[in-house]
Amino acid sequence: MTPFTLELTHTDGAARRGRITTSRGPIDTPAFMPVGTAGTVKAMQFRDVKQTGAQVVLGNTYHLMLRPTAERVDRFGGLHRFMGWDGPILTDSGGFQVMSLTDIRKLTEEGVEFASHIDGSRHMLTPERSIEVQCLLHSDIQMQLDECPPFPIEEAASRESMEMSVRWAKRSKAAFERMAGGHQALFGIVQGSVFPDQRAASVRALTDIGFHGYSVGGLAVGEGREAMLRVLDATCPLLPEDKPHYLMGVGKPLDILGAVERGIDMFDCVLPTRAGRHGQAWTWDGPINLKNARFADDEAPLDATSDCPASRDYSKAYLHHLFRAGEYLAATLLTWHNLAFYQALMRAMRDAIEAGAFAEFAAAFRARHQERAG
Ligand SMILES: CNc1nc2c(CCNC[C@]34C[C@H]5C[C@H](C[C@H](C5)C3)C4)c3nc(N)[nH]c(=O)c3cc2[nH]1
Repeated sequence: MTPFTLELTHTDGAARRGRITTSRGPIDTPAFMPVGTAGTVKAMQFRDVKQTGAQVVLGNTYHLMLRPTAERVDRFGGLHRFMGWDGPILTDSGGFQVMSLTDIRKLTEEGVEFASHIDGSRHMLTPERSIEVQCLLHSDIQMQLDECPPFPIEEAASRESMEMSVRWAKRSKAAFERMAGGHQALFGIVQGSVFPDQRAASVRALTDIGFHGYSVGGLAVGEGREAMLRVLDATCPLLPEDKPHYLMGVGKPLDILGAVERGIDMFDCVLPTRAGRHGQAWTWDGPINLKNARFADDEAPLDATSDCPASRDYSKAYLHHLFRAGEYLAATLLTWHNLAFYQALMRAMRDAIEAGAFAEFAAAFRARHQERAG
């Protein structure tokens, strides 16, 4: 069994360059993890996802437990074989989606009871059931069941929520130790909203329980970049430095830059894939919307420095045409481009940390990358 370990090879300030060893291959950090929803990175084939440089993808516990059910995926040999991805898979615990996708639900100490948004059938997601589902999916990196509080939230309510997530962390770990194989990893999720003392209490409690990695949850829920970065300032220095730090649901390139600066190693976000399907291309100069008429005669590629076919082989005029014509190929090409750009950004940050030049890289990127919607 290859144990799940992080080797830190370089640091530059609080930024870290490392390599996570998993039983299904390495993950170079800082890493961006493309999001698979119901067993696919939408509009992409996994061999092309791998070609962009991605080494780990997200599976989707909530969707897959409802359809085709985790038990069926297990009978097919797990998510890797089912969806054709042989690298490491990370899964979330499903609670975040229950709270964001369903409106008929009851949250108790036991767990969260909800009605499927697909067929209305009733389900109970407990820490134990969430770990069971993630094991049935053969997930390599699993998340505790937690509660992601809304923003804003009263300080007292935030503390109660954080303390329940700590109790669920204990139950998740006990279930994981009963059900998971020796090569899988379980991450705790730090909560506490925007209150530094609650964040510190959550880190202390999770560190005492002991996890293979630590996620920072409860962010990218509308608090804004400055508030998010302030929470990271208060939280990241307290995280075990020899374990991976995963910032959930983040984010735009400038969010990721600020988080790497503060010691985050892993990221997931639907932005590059979802924006790609809607015509928004992310580039070193910032985002542009290819449906805009100004690209109708633009024969230049999206990114001349990219070796991704979507940038290398096509003009912006052609991509503009595909979106205007509603062609399926538009979504595939732009998703491909955005994922390739995110991987190029992560690679550039890893190289900058290795060279001890991360501050210079960050300053140059901030000078060039204009976030106004183009
Ligand atoms: C966007 N902001 C944000 N996300 C967040 C997530 C989900 C991370 N992405 C996984 C996910 C979520 C959906 C969409 C895809 C596939 C699958 C279902 C797994 C990514 C979070 N997940 C958990 N367990 N806890 C959080 O506090 C949290 C906070 C977030 N803040």
